[in-house]
Amino acid sequence: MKIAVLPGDGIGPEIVAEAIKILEVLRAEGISLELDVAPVGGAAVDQTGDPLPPSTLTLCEQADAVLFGAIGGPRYDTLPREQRPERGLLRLRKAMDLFANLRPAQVFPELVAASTLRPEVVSGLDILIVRELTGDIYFGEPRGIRTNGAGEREGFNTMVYSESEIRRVAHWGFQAAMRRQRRLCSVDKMNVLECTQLWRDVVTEIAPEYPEVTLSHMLVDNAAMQLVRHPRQFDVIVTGNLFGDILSDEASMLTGSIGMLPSASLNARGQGLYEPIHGSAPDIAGQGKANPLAQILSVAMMFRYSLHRSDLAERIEEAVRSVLAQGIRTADIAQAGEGIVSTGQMGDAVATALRAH
Ligand SMILES: NC(=O)c1ccc[n+]([C@@H]2O[C@H](COP(=O)([O-])OP(=O)(O)OC[C@H]3O[C@@H](n4cnc5c(N)ncnc54)[C@H](O)[C@@H]3O)[C@@H](O)[C@H]2O)c1
Ligand SMILES: CC(C)[C@H](C(=O)O)[C@@H](O)C(=O)O
Ligand SMILES: [Mg+2]
Repeated sequence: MKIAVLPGDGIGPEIVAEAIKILEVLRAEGISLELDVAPVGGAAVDQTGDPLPPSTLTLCEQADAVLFGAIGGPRYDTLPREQRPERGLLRLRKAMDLFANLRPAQVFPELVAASTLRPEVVSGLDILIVRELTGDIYFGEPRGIRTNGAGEREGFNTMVYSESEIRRVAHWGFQAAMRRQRRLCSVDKMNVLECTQLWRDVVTEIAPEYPEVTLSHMLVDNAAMQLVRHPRQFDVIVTGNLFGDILSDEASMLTGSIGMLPSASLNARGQGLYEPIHGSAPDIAGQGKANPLAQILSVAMMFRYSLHRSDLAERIEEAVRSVLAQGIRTADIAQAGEGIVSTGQMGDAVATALRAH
């Protein structure tokens, strides 16, 4: 199994190092894993001037899966847009056609107390956000900053979805719901935006193909509110790129920390890119404070979706569970009075638990 490893910037390399400890445990058991590390984001800009060098893209295209850390940082925010770290990630998602982004928000029982919501609201929570990842206002043209007729600058972007783009990710949402509680909530803003009126129309059109799934629709502002009011009403949420980006950060806090949420970004060929949903966290980079569990849980998703080893995915998730049950906490998930471990200690603890299971 060939894995392209792209650590990136900020806490990216720190948490990827912990994910590699997990892969090393499995390698020691005889599982054949080839890891090829390549630069992306700001690290690649520093080396080559390009946030996604051609050699990195080729490596990813030829791999069975991509393990991605995080990219970005204030140092790069004033560069021309094409040279910014974020463009490297967006170009990689687009080039590999990774349109289906799965972001599961599950609350580990041991972390119910770490949630910002009351235990009775989040206990047992298990939501899957299916975020469209290669369309929407992220990629729509025209875009830019121009001078308007009044001689002042105006910024503009284009929210655009073709029906085929909506259809393929909606199928993903319905099929995921079939494997779960069979409830799909499609989130849009059809009361204002034509683009998302089409979204609602297309999702509604394909619903008859899934008679066992209960489909509902919700406007995104209400969805943001409902996620903190009564999150367990949701099973699978399917939504566009921008709304999915925002709602998944919100949903992460229900689980205790953004440092807990992994993701899988999949194309129709079964290739996948696996990354935490959070960013490079410049405020804590280099301090050993980052929670590596989102990255480690992304490794579990990689075994489930691209490497066809659900057994290994479950073992990794079980190892995380057992570490949390032992009370081992990084700062972001610790309660007052609980001891705090470093990024490296958390990774070591999961590796030890994995060896034992
Ligand atoms: N996929 C990605 O690589 C990705 C995702 C989001 C943001 N970004 C980039 O990251 C940079 C910083 O963005 P931001 O600050 O808005 O978002 P962020 O997700 O990096 O950080 C937000 C907050 O969450 C905390 N946090 C994030 N991950 C954590 C972890 N694993 N453990 C503990 N705490 C964690 C950070 O310390 C920070 O306080 C920007 O350049 C942005 O473009 C990259
Ligand atoms: C860094 C940025 C381009 C990215 C996004 O908006 O998709 C990030 O926020 C994410 O959630 O993966
Ligand atoms: Mg985001």
